[in-house]
Amino acid sequence: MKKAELASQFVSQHQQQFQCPVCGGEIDSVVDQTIYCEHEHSFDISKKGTLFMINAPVKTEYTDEMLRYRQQMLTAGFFEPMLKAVSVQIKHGGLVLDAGCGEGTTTKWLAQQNHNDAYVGLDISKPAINIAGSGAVNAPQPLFMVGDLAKLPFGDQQVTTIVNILSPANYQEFDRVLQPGGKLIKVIPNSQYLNELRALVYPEGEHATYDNSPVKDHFIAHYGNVEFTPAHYQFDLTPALFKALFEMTPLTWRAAERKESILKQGLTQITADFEIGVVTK
Ligand SMILES: C[S@@+](CC[C@H](N)C(=O)[O-])C[C@H]1O[C@@H](n2cnc3c(N)ncnc32)[C@H](O)[C@@H]1O
Ligand SMILES: [Zn+2]
Repeated sequence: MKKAELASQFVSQHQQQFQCPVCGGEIDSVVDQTIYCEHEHSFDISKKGTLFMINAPVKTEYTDEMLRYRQQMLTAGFFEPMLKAVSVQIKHGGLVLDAGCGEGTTTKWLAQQNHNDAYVGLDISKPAINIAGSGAVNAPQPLFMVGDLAKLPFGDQQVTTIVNILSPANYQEFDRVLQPGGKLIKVIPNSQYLNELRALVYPEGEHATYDNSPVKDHFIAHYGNVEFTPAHYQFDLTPALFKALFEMTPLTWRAAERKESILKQGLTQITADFEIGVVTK
């Protein structure tokens, strides 16, 4: 089956769980590759099987080029140990939303581990969702959509698990769409995340570590009881992967004029350091 047909089938099967991002109305029908809400707002499924479920496009700091380098780094397995720890937390048998999925490697990886769940990857960046929808389809195909996590195209209490990896969150909206007993799994970078790269970019030592406390404090302030698990490991780099790492993050922008010498210097390993916070609604 073609990607667009798979996506159309996905929406039909989960029609009751979606809602119109324009008016909040129910999804009324899926005809061929177009979705209609009860108030006649319509959304076309692209050839890649992606959806545009947002009022107006939003430009983000991630360029197409950065997203492709990020995809290279992630498909090489940079996030895999962290994703394994996320995967074991997923509540099965329902809809899993990867909120702020970027170029989609995380959503695809999680879907591969859990064939009985339905995966939706949502990101506000159109170039990111374009990349997510490209390439070979490995069943089960996640549904990728351009959308705003502050106005999710899901009805109340329709999502079983929300995964939120290194992305902004909207806890009111997450609470609205999560089923009772549903889970929110939020991955926050910890202080040593990319520290070898930080040391190269900030040779004076400023910002050599990352302070995650504002994000973590906001998370805890909303939910109170959050269970955190650390994921800390080293990932081996080839010169090509080091270049991908350098190019995928806005962190290195301030060292743009030293780029060539930093690339020459290189790194053979990079630290991944995350905290995985889990909340059950
Ligand atoms: C650091 S990236 C992480 C992407 C992916 N989860 C990963 O780990 O590779 C943050 C992502 O959040 C997305 N984002 C920012 N604001 C958003 C919003 N309001 N709704 C949906 N996505 C958003 C950005 O477009 C970007 O892709
Ligand atoms: Zn509508």
